[in-house]
Amino acid sequence: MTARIIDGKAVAERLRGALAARIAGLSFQPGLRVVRVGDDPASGVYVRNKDRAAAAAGFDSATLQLPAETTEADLLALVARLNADPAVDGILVQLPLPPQIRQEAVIAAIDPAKDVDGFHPVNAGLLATQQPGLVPCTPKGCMHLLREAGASLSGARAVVLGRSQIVGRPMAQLLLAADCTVTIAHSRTRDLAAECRRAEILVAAVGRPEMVRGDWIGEGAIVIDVGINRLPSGKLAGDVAFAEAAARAAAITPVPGGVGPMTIACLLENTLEAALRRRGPAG
Ligand SMILES: NC(=O)C1=CN([C@@H]2O[C@H](COP(=O)(O)OP(=O)(O)OC[C@H]3O[C@@H](n4cnc5c(N)ncnc54)[C@H](OP(=O)(O)O)[C@@H]3O)[C@@H](O)[C@H]2O)C=CC1
Ligand SMILES: Nc1nc(=O)c2c([nH]1)NC[C@@H]1CN(c3ccc(C(=O)N[C@@H](CCC(=O)O)C(=O)O)cc3)C=[N+]21
Repeated sequence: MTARIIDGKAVAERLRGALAARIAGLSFQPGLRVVRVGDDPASGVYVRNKDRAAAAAGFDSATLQLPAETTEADLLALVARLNADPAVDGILVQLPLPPQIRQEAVIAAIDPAKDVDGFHPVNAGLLATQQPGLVPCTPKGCMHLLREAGASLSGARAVVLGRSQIVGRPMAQLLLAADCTVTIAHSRTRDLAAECRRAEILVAAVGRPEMVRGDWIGEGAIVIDVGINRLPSGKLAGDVAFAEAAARAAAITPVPGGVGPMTIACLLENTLEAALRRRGPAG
């Protein structure tokens, strides 16, 4: 089999276009603030792409850049100001944070109604209990792509490789909510290759370039590659060995151009959703 390539860039463009059309009909601009502490290079591309996409879709968006030596107290004070600012609908604090700042303390300080990353324990709890809340952008984008690929999810065997708070766990929750039979694999899993091979839907989010080899892929599986790994050459690689996997899968996402652009589109989707929930449809 030669896999169909799932074009995340195109799907994200369509989603952003639909958001722009909805925003054009509003009496206000949904406000998004991204807070960046220091200049972790991995965050650079993301922040730049997001700024461009947000402005083009009609959001009132800004990135607040703080120095690397910012204290936790100063960052918490900024979050409190953004929580209180009625023009701000969405707050995203770019991760990772420098070591002097506790990530959990900052996430917990964000108003759950403005937590467009969906990382606050309230939103994680709402997702786990199947109640409406803000859903983490990357897993949400993966679900869009699975639907786009025509995956039939109900009853399907899904394997999520990785159990992080921001990708693996919420991904597993969304697949479960869509009636998949979900396995969560991680660094302590015995015989990862065998677990993956059973998957009809495989989502890889480990952060190890091309760890998933072609013979880990079941014939006809749908493969979503979340990994974004910078190689020494400067090129980006996913967590899946793309060419090998494409020889066996029915459909697969590329890196770049797969999940990454969807994360940004879903961040904008969450910001619009948060704005409408806070302000009501008329604004
Ligand atoms: N496309 C996008 O928009 C985004 C992409 N990413 C990318 O996705 C990838 C994962 O990110 P994230 O979830 O934050 O990463 P984390 O490092 O937080 O989590 C990685 C997970 O993979 C597991 N893991 C690590 N090594 C192995 C191994 N050798 N075998 C099996 N499991 C392993 C870990 O297991 P354990 O829990 O046992 O340690 C952990 O659960 C990265 O490449 C990141 O850059 C991340 C966010 C957004
Ligand atoms: N609070 C927080 N929320 C996040 O969602 C978050 C974060 N912190 N920290 C960093 C990671 C990483 N991440 C990316 C999203 C999109 C691309 C992306 O658009 N990638 C493009 C282009 C990549 C390139 O050209 O370098 C692609 O894959 O095609 C990349 C990386 C969000 N993250």
